[in-house]
Amino acid sequence: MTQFSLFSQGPLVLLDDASGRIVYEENVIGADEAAAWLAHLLESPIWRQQRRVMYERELDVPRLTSHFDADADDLPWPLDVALERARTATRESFNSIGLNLYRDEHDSVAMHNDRLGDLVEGRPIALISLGETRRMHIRSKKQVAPRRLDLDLAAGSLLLMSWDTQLHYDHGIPKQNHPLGPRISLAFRTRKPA
Ligand SMILES: O=C(O)CCC(=O)C(=O)O
Ligand SMILES: [Fe+2]
Repeated sequence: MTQFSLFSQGPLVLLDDASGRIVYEENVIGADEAAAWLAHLLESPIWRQQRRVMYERELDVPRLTSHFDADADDLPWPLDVALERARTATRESFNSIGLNLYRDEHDSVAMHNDRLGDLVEGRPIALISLGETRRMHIRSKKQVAPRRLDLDLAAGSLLLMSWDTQLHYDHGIPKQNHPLGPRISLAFRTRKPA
């Protein structure tokens, strides 16, 4: 008898055209492993509160962040394992790991595209999600008949956005108005040498 499992869907191609390619896959990281990574990272003293000037006022960025050089020899667990998984799953090499911690439903990231000036042209961005499922909005930048994609990013999932999607789409994680636990995203990128 053939068993179809909900948990072995494989990659879902959400977009694949001249404006770029977006692929979402669940269970790239197993549930127990994702939970262990989350618990460890939440307790790690790596998180920073960044400030940003907005409307002439300096405000806290509404989430905590951290960053690691992926080529470092002393990459701490679980980032070393996560990097290997991201590389294997995408067949891309990355040299940068950005971390975002959304402590609860009030934390967010505003609609934006990742800064292409920092990235090696043509190299994608991979996001691994841990913890609470959060909704991501993806919106095309064009004013006429803009495309809208709402995605629930589950723990253990990987979202791959091609470089050129950052030219044509913005993405963001909006605040929610119902109680939510913490979520961490690991963002793998290939940055230009400084
Ligand atoms: O948390 C996420 O999944 C998205 C984070 C993001 O867009 C970024 O770090 O640039
Ligand atoms: Fe982003």
